[in-house]
Amino acid sequence: MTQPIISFKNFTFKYDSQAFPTLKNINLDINKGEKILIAGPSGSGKSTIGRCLNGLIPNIDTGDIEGECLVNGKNIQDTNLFELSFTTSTILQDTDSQFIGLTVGEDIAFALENDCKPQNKIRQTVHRWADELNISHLLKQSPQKLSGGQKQIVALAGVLIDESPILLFDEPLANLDPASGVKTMALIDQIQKELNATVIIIEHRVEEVMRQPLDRIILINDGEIVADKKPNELLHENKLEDIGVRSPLYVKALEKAGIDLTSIPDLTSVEALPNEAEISNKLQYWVDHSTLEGEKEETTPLLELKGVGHRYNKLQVNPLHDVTATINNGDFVSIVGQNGAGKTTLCRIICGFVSNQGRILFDGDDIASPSIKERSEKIGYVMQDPNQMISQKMIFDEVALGLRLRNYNKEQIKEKVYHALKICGLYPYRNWPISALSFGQKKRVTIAAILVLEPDLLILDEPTAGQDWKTYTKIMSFLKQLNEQGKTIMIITHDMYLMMEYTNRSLAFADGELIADTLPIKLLTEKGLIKKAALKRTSLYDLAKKYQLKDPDAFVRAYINSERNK
Ligand SMILES: Nc1ncnc2c1ncn2[C@@H]1O[C@H](COP(=O)(O)OP(=O)(O)OP(=O)(O)O)[C@@H](O)[C@H]1O
Ligand SMILES: Nc1ncnc2c1ncn2[C@@H]1O[C@H](COP(=O)(O)OP(=O)(O)OP(=O)(O)O)[C@@H](O)[C@H]1O
Repeated sequence: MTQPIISFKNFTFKYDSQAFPTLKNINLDINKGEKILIAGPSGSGKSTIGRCLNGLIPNIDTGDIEGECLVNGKNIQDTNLFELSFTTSTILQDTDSQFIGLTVGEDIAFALENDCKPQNKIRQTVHRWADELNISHLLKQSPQKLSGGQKQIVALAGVLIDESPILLFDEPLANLDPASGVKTMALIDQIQKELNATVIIIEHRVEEVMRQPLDRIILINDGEIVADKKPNELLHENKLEDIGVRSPLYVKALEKAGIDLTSIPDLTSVEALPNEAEISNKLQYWVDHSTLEGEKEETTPLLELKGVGHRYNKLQVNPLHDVTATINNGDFVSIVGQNGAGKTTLCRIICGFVSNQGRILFDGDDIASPSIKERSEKIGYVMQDPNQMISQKMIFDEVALGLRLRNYNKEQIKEKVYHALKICGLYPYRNWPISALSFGQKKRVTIAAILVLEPDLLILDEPTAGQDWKTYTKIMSFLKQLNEQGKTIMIITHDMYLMMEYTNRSLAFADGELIADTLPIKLLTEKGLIKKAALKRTSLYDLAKKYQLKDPDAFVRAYINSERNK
């Protein structure tokens, strides 16, 4: 038998700043050429496992180790970061901390320069990958100035190019538009086959990762391995959601329609499901007996955008321009579309962080005159990258900051902060320093810090990216509740299901333009729009098509309705 390329034996790890171990008695062997998904709730220790593989533990993140972890035959306690960099290539969850080059091109080339490859070979390889990933036009740009999704793709290029035996992807899909997500998974698969690399993917979006074959899924909960199984086996057990991991939508739909999952041999994709009339009949029966909700009525305008746009610099290709739309009081609007299309820029304009070529009215008044601080009383903005928002050391202080600036008294502050922390699942950590939180947990701190201020208009830039299923549901239910109480919410998201279940209207962007302002479900009925805005239909639609249901959109709406009314 061949030696596993990664081997954890009775491995326990405690960060120096923690009282208890984060990883507990991990026993895990991964063979050369395997493709593994690590999933589990936020804060369960997934990234910590990743940090052992790339040497950040114990070289940078120090702590106590019991047992052993061997990577490519070497004990991580006896290996330095530089040595491990030839074995493990990593895309970090926090891509900002990963960029080294002054330009995107330099950054992608870095790994090859490190390996002392000749210049012309480096240039050729960089261009090949930039072409493949549609980022050639960004090669001369500074990585810091890219959109969230563009950063993710550049980081991905850096890993794919590296040809290391172990490729580690920590939430590679978190900021990608749906079409890029599909493409990324296919590319990872292709690279793995070309290089016979060992691929480890840490992701909350299990369904998306499963679009390509996987050897095993490892589920982590509270620092322990709770399952190590083939995807099909795990789906048949149907216990993913018990530990806060979202099950594929099509599997949940089959269940809702009363179909016995154990009777289906292969659950790993819609294509693999059997072509049986009985399944089709049960699904159709289920739609026919579902009620469909009506559309939300229009109310008075809250935010009127008139010819809004911004150009960062003269070289910018397709800057955001001429956005005209009206957001009404009580709307729950999703802002969707291609990476780099200008979604975040729109929100920055609304908040007054960058200049505007057009006009914006808020409640009928031009918002050009009030200061950013005055605007922030009415408009709350949760940014995409939590590290750009956090200014305090302790969690409580970060969430309390806005209330303190607004002169609330101590008791009121405590009550409001605790309430917001509970909603965001952070109450147990209320006295912790922010530095000891996982990325997903940090993101929730920034959401809590805005929720606590109860603004009239709440703008959230991908609040659920990188969140586990339980937290996702908690955050979204709370936003829904706020919306039902009359708050207007705008949410940037790449999650097509979120868009359909929670929002009543969608603005779709591509290449700096607003290309659609419509009902979420309608957005996904037009092929042209889907392609242009880099969207994707959910697997619910694919399921309805496969079983030739009369009206696939009605099936999707019926599913969403049943979830809304749960
Ligand atoms: N640098 C650190 N110092 C101290 N403790 C840490 C550090 N990083 C993580 N932890 C602890 O380890 C736990 C697990 O963190 P990890 O980043 O491995 O979680 P995760 O499963 O990847 O979560 P997420 O899905 O939210 O990214 C955290 O809740 C925290 O208690
Ligand atoms: N500070 C900046 N300087 C120069 N160009 C920038 C800056 N910030 C963003 N851009 C560019 O503006 C365009 C729009 O970026 P924006 O962040 O608004 O996109 P987005 O639609 O939110 O993308 P994503 O879905 O990837 O988050 C991108 O091409 C990006 O490279």
